[in-house]
Amino acid sequence: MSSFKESGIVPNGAAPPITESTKVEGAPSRMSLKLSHLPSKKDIKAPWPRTPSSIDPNNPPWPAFRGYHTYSFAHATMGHRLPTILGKAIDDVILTLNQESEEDRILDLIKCIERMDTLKQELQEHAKLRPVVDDGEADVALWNKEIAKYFQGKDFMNAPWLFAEAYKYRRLRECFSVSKYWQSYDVFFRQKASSILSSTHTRILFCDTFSRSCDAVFELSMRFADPWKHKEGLSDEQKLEEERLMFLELTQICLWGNSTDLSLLINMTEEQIKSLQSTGGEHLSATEKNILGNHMGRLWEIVRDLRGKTGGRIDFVLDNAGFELYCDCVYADFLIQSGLAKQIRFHGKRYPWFVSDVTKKDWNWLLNSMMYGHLFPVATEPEKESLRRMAQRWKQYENDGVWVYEQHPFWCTGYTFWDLPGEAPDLFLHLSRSDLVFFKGDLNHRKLTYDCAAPPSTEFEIAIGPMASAAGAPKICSLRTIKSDVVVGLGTDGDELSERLDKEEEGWKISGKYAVVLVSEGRPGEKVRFA
Ligand SMILES: O=P(O)(O)OC[C@@]1(O)O[C@H](CO)[C@@H](O)[C@@H]1O
Repeated sequence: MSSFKESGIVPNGAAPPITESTKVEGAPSRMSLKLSHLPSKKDIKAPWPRTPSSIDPNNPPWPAFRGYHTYSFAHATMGHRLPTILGKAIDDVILTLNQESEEDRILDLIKCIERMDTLKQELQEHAKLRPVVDDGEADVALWNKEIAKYFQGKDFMNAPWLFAEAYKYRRLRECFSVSKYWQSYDVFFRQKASSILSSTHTRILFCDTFSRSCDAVFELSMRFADPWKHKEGLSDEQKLEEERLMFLELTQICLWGNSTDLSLLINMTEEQIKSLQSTGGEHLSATEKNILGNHMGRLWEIVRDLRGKTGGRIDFVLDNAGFELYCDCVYADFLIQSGLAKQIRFHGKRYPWFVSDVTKKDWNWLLNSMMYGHLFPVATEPEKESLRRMAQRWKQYENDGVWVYEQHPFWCTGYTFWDLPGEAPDLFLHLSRSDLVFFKGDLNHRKLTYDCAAPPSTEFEIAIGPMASAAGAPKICSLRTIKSDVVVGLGTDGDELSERLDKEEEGWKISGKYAVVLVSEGRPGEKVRFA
């Protein structure tokens, strides 16, 4: 293992101090590191993983990903994707501005745009992270405490990627939350939900994943509009097998529903999206080989046993609106109809987050446009009817409290879930009462695993720390298509597999082609205690 001095890095990927001997005439003052300068995966021994007492948001258990790691996805996101996303968000607001007629509202919205411009500039100039303005949101204290304790003097590029990226979305929120008329404005709503009925021009500008997913949407609605029931004449054993197969198929549908994500879709053709979203059985068995860490067998055993045991409450910590949310609901619908679960609690975001994350407005939009909308003018009447019937049933679940939508402020903070028991004890206690918590998508997976360079062979239960080891930790399943650097849970040969993919398939960690379905048994039933 090369020493830190030789490799030019210091622990945890922090920029090395510039000494007299390393100073070069005319060299830029900002030091940038290449990923290849990080220790090789094999060398991640001491001092990693850090001892629990030395872990904090600026010092994850394994080396953090930071924006200044040139050629990393963190760098591409902080340096290129986020400014592009902000630029598109500004275009969206300008479109709204041009449709506004009231002077007060126009002036107020212009101020929002000015704040967005400032944020974009700060991002591009790698400005220091300032405290969040007190805009009345429930999370202000959580944000400012974290900034004061761990990120004083840090900027967009040298703070850990996860925190810096989340901070950008919080600052974007602030651009509107301090306004008079535009507090609930969602700059991403058009992207998430704009109707296929909008003009072609608008549709090209603001691709709408739900309407573009037309084929897959109807394939599912035509199959699942009728309440699910067993075929006639099956023995108990055959019934259980039928249920198991359906469960596994829908688990994969729910999983791969995550492979389309607006922030990555910018340049995809409709054909490419369709192939990602295909729900055909044949396609699913082919894609199972792309699930690199696969605990689906364990997952089925957990769910199978719920019915007899506790009455079955399952939680979904949601990821993306539109097509992914629709797949989540189809899955949740089956869990209720089959009697495997009695209640599903969905956890969404309080405000627009990472472009496509589900807010309450997106949730309502999905159910209401399935019920009353005209999203698919070319669809047949039976197809439209199948959507309406599903929406009707889902709304009934909501009315009856069988489905519950929640939005705790903690989900929109920069903390990882290692800090969930400490920073949101009420939420931890609440989750501890669930029989199984699904975490959907890449961002939730990053937060579960502290978004750091743990070796791919690291066991999931080790990688998620207190969410597995704390007393009362619920059973957890991460359904995630791999779209960023952190990869764990690949088994004992995981490091070799990852190295081979690094050589053979550049970009395999961000393509969404591969996935993991990882389960943690937790410590359910134990009394939750807070220090
Ligand atoms: O959470 P999701 O929707 O599955 O993915 C979110 C994502 O596209 O955006 C983040 C980077 O901006 C990454 O976590 C990931 O690549």
